Amino acid sequence: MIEINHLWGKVREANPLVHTISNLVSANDCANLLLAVGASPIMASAIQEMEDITRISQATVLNLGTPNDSKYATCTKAGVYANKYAHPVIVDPVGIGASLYRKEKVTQLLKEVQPTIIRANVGEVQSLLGSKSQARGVDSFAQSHSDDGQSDAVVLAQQLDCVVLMTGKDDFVTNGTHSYLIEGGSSILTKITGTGDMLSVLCGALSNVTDPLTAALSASYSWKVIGKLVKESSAGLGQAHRQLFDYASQIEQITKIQHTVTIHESGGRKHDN
Ligand SMILES: Nc1ncnc2c1ncn2[C@@H]1O[C@H](COP(=O)(O)OP(=O)(O)OP(=O)(O)O)[C@@H](O)[C@H]1O
Ligand SMILES: Cc1ncsc1CCO
Repeated sequence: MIEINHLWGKVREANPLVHTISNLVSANDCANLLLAVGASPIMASAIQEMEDITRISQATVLNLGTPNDSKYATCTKAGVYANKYAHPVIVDPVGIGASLYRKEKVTQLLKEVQPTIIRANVGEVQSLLGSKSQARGVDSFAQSHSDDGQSDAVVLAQQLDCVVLMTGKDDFVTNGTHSYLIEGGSSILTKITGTGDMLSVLCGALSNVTDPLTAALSASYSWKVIGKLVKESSAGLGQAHRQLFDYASQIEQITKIQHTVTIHESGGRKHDN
């Protein structure tokens, strides 16, 4: 059993600087979430400073939402330096299936940058793989079957030699060999924009204190637990949005307690955390 609360304790102790190239929609939420869990955010965007910023950071999150040529160039440079300095790179290919432009640019970026973790919804995983595209803008599709896209995620992890965290009603985490299903949480997270982006920065914070598979699994579990707690205690979406940060600031205590969110080894037995 992974002691997820201990990992969050390590994050607070290490206070990693997480360089996040975010998007125009969720930048502020991503920065505040990193602070809430005890990491430090830096959101740089000028290509000229990518080497310096990457050198002083402990993890890099490349969120490819609200893209343009300059952003892709900046993300590629940050990713290349993160690989050079051997620190984790989280790639969030926001809405990759929404346009041919994104598809070509993200494909090119992934030829130059070795990702550590790809965090994407089902449609984005399938677009990355070039299989049946289910993208509709930047958001998750409602999943009719909980195993949707799982084999695609496994192939993607094998092809890119990284961990894939595929989100939706159930999350699926795989390194191409070992796979896990994380069940539970609340669909309220789909009513607040950028909750996938926020999960990606949690992966960045955790990947500094543990291996990529454990980081993705722990981030997925923790965010689903927070989604569930927020659903149970908020009166509406405004309050729910704020409560994401309130619960995140107590993440060690929250993940110490047993919740209805479960982790199953794919094809294996159920773990209660
Ligand atoms: N139907 C659902 N029920 C419960 N949780 C869900 C559901 N759909 C998504 N989630 C959760 O919402 C969070 C964000 O995942 P989602 O797949 O919506 O990301 P996304 O589409 O990239 O989001 P965004 O573009 O808003 O950042 C994850 O923690 C995921 O587990
Ligand atoms: C709504 C939206 N549009 C571009 S990025 C974003 C936030 C979810 O990634």
